[in-house]
Amino acid sequence: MRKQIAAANWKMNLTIKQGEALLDAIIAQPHSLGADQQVVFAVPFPYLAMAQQKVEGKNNVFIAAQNCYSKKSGAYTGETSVEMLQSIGISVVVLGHSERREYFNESNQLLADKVNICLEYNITPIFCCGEPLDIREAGTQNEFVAKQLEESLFHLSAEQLQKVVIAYEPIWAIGTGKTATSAQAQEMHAHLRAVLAKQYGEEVAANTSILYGGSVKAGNAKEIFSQPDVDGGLVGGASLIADEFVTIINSLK
Ligand SMILES: O=C(CO)COP(=O)(O)O
Repeated sequence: MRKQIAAANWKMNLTIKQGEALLDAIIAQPHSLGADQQVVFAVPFPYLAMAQQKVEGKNNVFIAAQNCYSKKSGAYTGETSVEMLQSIGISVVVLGHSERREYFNESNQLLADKVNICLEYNITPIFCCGEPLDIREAGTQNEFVAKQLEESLFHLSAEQLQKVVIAYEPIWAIGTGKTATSAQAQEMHAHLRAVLAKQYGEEVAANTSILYGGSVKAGNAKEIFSQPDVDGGLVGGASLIADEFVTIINSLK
């Protein structure tokens, strides 16, 4: 069975004190995570070690980096390798967030390289995809998002692909308060699963977790997560508020 995942993306927010307090408040809540449910916190780099220590020994709770570099090591000032992440116990990395694609020019090819190095080090990539507003308005979002998957993931073997989590985040819904309707989310998720099935077969497609991201909050999480092809969410703003994110975790199916 594919995993149902509530993933927090703190982006570039919070001081370490605020981050610690937020994690403490969320972890203190009694969650009864099922074997197929996971919680992920993608925190800023300087907080990874602190966060990792806090969740040590907690079942199905993981700390993620928000990015990594595509090279193993070397003279790449300011970058972070997957080996470094692995060496502090990190096993999940968010890749290809639309903010990184837009502000840091991350291309599908660069992301293919980043996916490769993550898998080489047994790190789970949460691979983000999603269309901007003009593509949605032109009605070509299905082709646009399929291409992101094809160019960054479809060189992988079926065995490798099964280690990747996909997050569909329509750019027009990120931080705008404008959520895709649950029907829009389901439609795209079903499309992505069909694209995966065509390339890798039904079983691989059925086993791949596809998260929805874009203005998920306590008030809409249950409705969105209840869609058959939506396997949880990647949450920005609402993940910075303990009560909101706890409700989102409890909305996993
Ligand atoms: O980009 C997102 C998560 O990665 C979504 O952000 P918001 O939940 O703030 O819309």
